[in-house]
Amino acid sequence: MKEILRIDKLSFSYGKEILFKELSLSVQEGSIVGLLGENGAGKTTFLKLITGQLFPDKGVIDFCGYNPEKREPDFLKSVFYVPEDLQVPDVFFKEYVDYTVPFYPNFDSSILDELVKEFEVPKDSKFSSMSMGQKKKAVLAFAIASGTPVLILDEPTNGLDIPSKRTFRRVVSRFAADGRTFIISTHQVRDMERLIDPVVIIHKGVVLLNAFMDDIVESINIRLLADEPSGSFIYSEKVPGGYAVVSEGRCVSDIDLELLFNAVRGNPDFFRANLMQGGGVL
Ligand SMILES: Nc1ncnc2c1ncn2[C@@H]1O[C@H](COP(=O)(O)OP(=O)(O)OP(=O)(O)O)[C@@H](O)[C@H]1O
Repeated sequence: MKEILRIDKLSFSYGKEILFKELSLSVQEGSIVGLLGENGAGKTTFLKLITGQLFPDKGVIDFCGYNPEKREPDFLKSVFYVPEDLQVPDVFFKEYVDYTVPFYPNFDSSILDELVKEFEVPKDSKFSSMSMGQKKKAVLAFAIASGTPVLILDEPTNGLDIPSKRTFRRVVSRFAADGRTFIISTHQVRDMERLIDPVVIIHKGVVLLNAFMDDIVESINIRLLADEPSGSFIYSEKVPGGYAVVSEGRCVSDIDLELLFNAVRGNPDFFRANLMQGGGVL
């Protein structure tokens, strides 16, 4: 697999607030990266840095072979960014498509028609008469139809109803299988289960985890115990009915992303020592 994004020792501050300290990360083409982190961990800032909307203080970002800071036209044609706080002009969806298409040489109108149907976008409406969820689905459909090799989605499932979340998962899996790369920042981990791979967790300015699901499944076991665990384990937390316990081993069930996140936060040393290499952290 080809590396599509390489970040080497990225540092960034907002004034005196240091957000990233020599953060390094590598992403392979065709991945659906799930970027997780607490409120204020810097996920949106990270997405703005890799799309060239903010500039690093130090370090190197190589994205699709470009330095995002330079905002070269060929780079801008390669990456579609859908921000959490969507700002769309008050025009009909069709007008938005007509204005925006010229920036994307690989735009495919048949994919847009298909996704507009799948997401049930009211395509003959003005954005101002769409709900937040409908606007989001309209822009997501356009983003995928744009044909950019990379899609950056900040909290894409916020505001989507339950059937649309399912459609979102199906659509993202399908286009990632065709080699598109998705970088998705989210708190909605339930929406992302069995979709994101690798899982990247940022915390206090560094990457705590960058690991593929296969490697996670091979490294940790998750059990529910009635009583508080004793002996050796990586992490445990009280849950209804007992304790969820993460220990070394092989997982036979699906990975609970919320529990994984808590376990990584609770015992970062284990994950750093055992799982970072699988995700290709530099
Ligand atoms: N333009 C800005 N100027 C100064 N500080 C900022 C600016 N934007 C964000 N910050 C600060 O940087 C930190 C990271 O913000 P960011 O929005 O990147 O985090 P996040 O992980 O996306 O958070 P959330 O999960 O709440 O959306 C926060 O402490 C925030 O207050």
